[in-house]
Amino acid sequence: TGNHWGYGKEDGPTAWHKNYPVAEGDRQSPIDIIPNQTSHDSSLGPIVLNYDHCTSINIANNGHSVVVEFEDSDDRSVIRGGPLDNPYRLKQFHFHWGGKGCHGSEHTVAGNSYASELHLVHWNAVKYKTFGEAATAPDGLAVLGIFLETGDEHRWLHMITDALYTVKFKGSVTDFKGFNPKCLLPSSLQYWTYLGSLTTPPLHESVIWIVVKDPIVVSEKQLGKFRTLVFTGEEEDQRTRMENNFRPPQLLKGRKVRSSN
Ligand SMILES: COc1ccc([C@H]2OC(=S)NC2=O)c(OC)c1
Ligand SMILES: [Zn+2]
Repeated sequence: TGNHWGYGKEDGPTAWHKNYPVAEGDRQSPIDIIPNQTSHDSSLGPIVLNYDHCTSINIANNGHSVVVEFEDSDDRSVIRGGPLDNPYRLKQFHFHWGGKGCHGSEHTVAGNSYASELHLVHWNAVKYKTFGEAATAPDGLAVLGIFLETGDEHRWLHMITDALYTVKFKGSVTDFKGFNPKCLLPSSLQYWTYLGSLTTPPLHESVIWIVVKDPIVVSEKQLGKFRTLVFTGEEEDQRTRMENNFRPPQLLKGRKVRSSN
């Protein structure tokens, strides 16, 4: 189809600008975060997550990643504080990861990438009526980015990885109730924040990024289960392993990255 995009040689990040010229815009994501070039801002308060009444609905393979969707018809699960002027509603979370033995985070830290990156996507329901409207507004979205590194097994990630076999193919969706993503966060929520964009087409420049400094630790075995997913649909004869679904760092173009204390 016309706007088909992916992570391959022909349809990958270097080609996205052809159908999505904003790919070469002034506030694109991800970026390389250089800690000693960030500005510490003591006015940046802590991030507050109210996820206690969050309602996960399903887990799906959208042909680009594995996504867990949440009920977002009210403020039952929100993020607030930090750089945010309003509470932002949790809409979904998903991951980006590399191939076996390769790293696949989107943001990098002083040129170093992590094995994977979790994105918790929230939208400003105070100012905008729908996620779609918020996704095109400069202060419409807030994405919490969490790095994953490999080491010991993560005690709760099995709840996600045990469900991955049910969403192997693009377009598959299965019920996924009662999951609270708070269990996927590191103990410290110290963060960097900057103004950026969605990291896949349509690449809207609508994201207030909050990138948590400390990674969580997951096992290579757990990460390997993400690579059992495929980009392609069950009906297609091709089975293209879902891996390296990350966009590389983009130019900072004069933006400031602030650091919480
Ligand atoms: C809920 O809708 C979404 C969520 C995330 C993205 C991408 O942007 C970032 S951040 N990660 C991505 O994969 C998106 O792109 C169209 C749409
Ligand atoms: Zn993402």
